[in-house]
Amino acid sequence: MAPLLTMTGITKSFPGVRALDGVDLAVEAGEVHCLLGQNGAGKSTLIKVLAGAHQPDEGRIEWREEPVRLSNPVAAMRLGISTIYQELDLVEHLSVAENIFLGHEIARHGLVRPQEARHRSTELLGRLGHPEIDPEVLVGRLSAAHQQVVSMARALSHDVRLLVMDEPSAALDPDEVDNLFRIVADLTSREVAVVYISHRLEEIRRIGDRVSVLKDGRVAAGGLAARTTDTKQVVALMTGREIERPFPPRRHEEPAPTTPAPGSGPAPPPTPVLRTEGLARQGEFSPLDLTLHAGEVVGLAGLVGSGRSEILETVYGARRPTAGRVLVDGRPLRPGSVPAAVRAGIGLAPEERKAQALLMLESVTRNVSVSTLARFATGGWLDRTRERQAAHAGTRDLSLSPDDPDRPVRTLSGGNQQKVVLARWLLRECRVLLLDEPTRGVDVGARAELYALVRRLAEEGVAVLLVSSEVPEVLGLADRVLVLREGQVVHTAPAQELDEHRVLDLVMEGSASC
Ligand SMILES: Nc1ncnc2c1ncn2[C@@H]1O[C@H](COP(=O)(O)OP(=O)(O)OP(=O)(O)O)[C@@H](O)[C@H]1O
Repeated sequence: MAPLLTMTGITKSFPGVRALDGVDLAVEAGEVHCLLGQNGAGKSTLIKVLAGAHQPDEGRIEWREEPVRLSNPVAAMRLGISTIYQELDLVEHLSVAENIFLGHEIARHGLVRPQEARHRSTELLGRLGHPEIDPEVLVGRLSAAHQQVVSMARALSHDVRLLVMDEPSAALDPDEVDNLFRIVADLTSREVAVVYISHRLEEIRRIGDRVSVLKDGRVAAGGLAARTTDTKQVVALMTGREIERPFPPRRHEEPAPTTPAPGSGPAPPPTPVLRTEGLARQGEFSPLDLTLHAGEVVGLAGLVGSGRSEILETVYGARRPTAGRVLVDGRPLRPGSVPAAVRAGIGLAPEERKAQALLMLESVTRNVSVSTLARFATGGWLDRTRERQAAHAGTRDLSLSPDDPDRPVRTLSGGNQQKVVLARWLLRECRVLLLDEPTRGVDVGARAELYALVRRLAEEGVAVLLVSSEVPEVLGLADRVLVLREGQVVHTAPAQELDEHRVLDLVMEGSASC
């Protein structure tokens, strides 16, 4: 079959980086073509060329075997190419319907017809399995998952022939991922082609037809059959090395007991580094008694909205509890005070890294060192060499690419930005580290490095509280798992006593009826 799209010899450079170096890609109608590669490999740049958002320096693009120039997003849209980006480009203060038809408003005789736009939006949202989303509500009031549905509705509001999705499943719960895959299957059955980017390799086999692997701006392998390609082989193509086991072994299952002094009877249990007593926020999570010992990794598993991120933010002081308290080393913290939490040695790597954590115009070094600057000051002067060396050591551990501490963070790929946030908290040498979705957008090689680092920190005595939507990650990394449903802990067990199915059953129980 003749390809729908052929890209040949696509090259694109930014100052100091050749993001694409002679990329060839062919996509057929009705297929799901997965695009894999490490952070910074060039995936987003390639799809921006395809969307008309970047102009290639060299190369040729054919659409149904005819040469085309995608000189702007409208040109791409006219051919039927729609893109859903990693960072959704919705306008929060406009309604759902306004967002869906933004830029191609439904008009007759020059008059915009909002009623028809609302009607068509309802139809599209229904087709996407979400008839409950109100076309008149402001987009800023929707959950991340619903915002993504709106993005998808916008993409489908055109006559789409090729849909590009950049990590669409990253913020979704398992049942929403199933819905996403159902939509993809429906599109491909109507001969729409889908280019699908994901760092979750198990997804590729579920929905992919073919896989192309990018490495350092080049195609390391093109058009492999998705269902028969071995994951190990793909990882080796992406990273240039084999990753035998992603999760490092646990050193211990229980916190180390203290040695009793001779004749003193049984030892008192070690004081937990972190304790919450009846900690609660009305409408978000019910009273929580949690203990976290030095060297322990505790995972919180639950759906979006189960209260998992709110718990981390309340422990960190960014939200004020409506009841209960947080104690570090047995001493209560001032409620709702981030400075108090930070002074006590608590650090939070938040989920929304762009909005909450990054100084986009500043360098990698400053972003990493920002919360530890005092450490690099001597006599009122900032020792920039020491600051730079410390930041560089942290980011090198996570294989930042490009490995350049002076680069502005805004020029890094999404996954590399995430590594910068993590490096910041690792540099702070926290006693309690709160990690919210630490591997979102992070590639498979860097994930393994991050897991090893978390385990190493735990062995050095750091207590880690981890939130992740990826159940295998919680089970692989945590010693103990708390399963949350609707703001309540419904189950607690050592990670080794649980498996993925059991956790999914526990988090989803009853949610089907909602
Ligand atoms: N506007 C820009 N200015 C400078 N460099 C850029 C710009 N956009 C991308 N780059 C660089 O181009 C390279 C490819 O980045 P790209 O975003 O395409 O990677 P990616 O494969 O999508 O990564 P990720 O999985 O992290 O999203 C990276 O080295 C990145 O730092």
